[in-house]
Amino acid sequence: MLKVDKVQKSYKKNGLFSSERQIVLKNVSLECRNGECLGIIGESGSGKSTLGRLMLGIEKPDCGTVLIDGMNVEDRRVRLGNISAVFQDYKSSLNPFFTVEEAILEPLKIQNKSKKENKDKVTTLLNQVGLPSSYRNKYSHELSGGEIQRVCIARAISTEPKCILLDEAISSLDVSVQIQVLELLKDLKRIYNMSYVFITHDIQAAAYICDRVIIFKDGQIEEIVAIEHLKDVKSVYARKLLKSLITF
Ligand SMILES: Nc1ncnc2c1ncn2[C@@H]1O[C@H](COP(=O)(O)OP(=O)(O)OP(=O)(O)O)[C@@H](O)[C@H]1O
Repeated sequence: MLKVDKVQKSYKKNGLFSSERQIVLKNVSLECRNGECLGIIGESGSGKSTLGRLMLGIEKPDCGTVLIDGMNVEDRRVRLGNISAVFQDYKSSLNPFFTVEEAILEPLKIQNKSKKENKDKVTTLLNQVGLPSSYRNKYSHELSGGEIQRVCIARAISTEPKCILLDEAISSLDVSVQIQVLELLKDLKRIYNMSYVFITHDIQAAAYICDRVIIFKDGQIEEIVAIEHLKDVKSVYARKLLKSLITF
């Protein structure tokens, strides 16, 4: 479904005029299958979010390709409606001048549906993410963090994409709210048969929602493991990382 094929990405080191480059992703290949939740775990700076941005088509790889059902995400028409994202920083994810309804409707506008259809869709989406329909007229400053993240999720699923990239999407929420949002994500995945790419530092959350996990190190895949075999990771790095991430 979502296929990353031999992707490399580098950035200019030390500012605009430097000719030196830092290679952030090195020959990364992976596949997120239909209906799968694929976790990506790695230390800070290992390149997880960069990989996420390439998957979304926000940035281009130096070489290699990212494909959704065989089509390159660099083409705007391929990514629109097929892949969406929910990020950690929910406070800046919503335009403060938009009502909840306007925020959810924004990605839906590309579908050229009637006003009535869009309104009904917003009602359904609010219902599905566990918010009352009356919230459609609220602004983001009137909502809690968990509620904003629910609106972001409603927005992300509005076009019924094949895949959602969740980049530390629950990390800024209180633990009790994290669990509720994880449960919501699980339910929605089943309803819409979507795939998730779940970038996280939170091994417990990954264990709860992911089917497979990629251990990422220095811009490369260190190991891919099915969630039920997480305790049996082979590489020394993966063992060390998991040990450092497990806090209980
Ligand atoms: N736009 C950019 N320009 C220059 N360097 C960048 C850019 N984006 C990321 N980097 C660098 O690429 C490396 C990987 O960053 P990235 O944010 O992808 O890591 P990460 O694993 O997601 O980290 P974290 O878990 O802390 O979010 C870092 O050294 C970072 O400084």
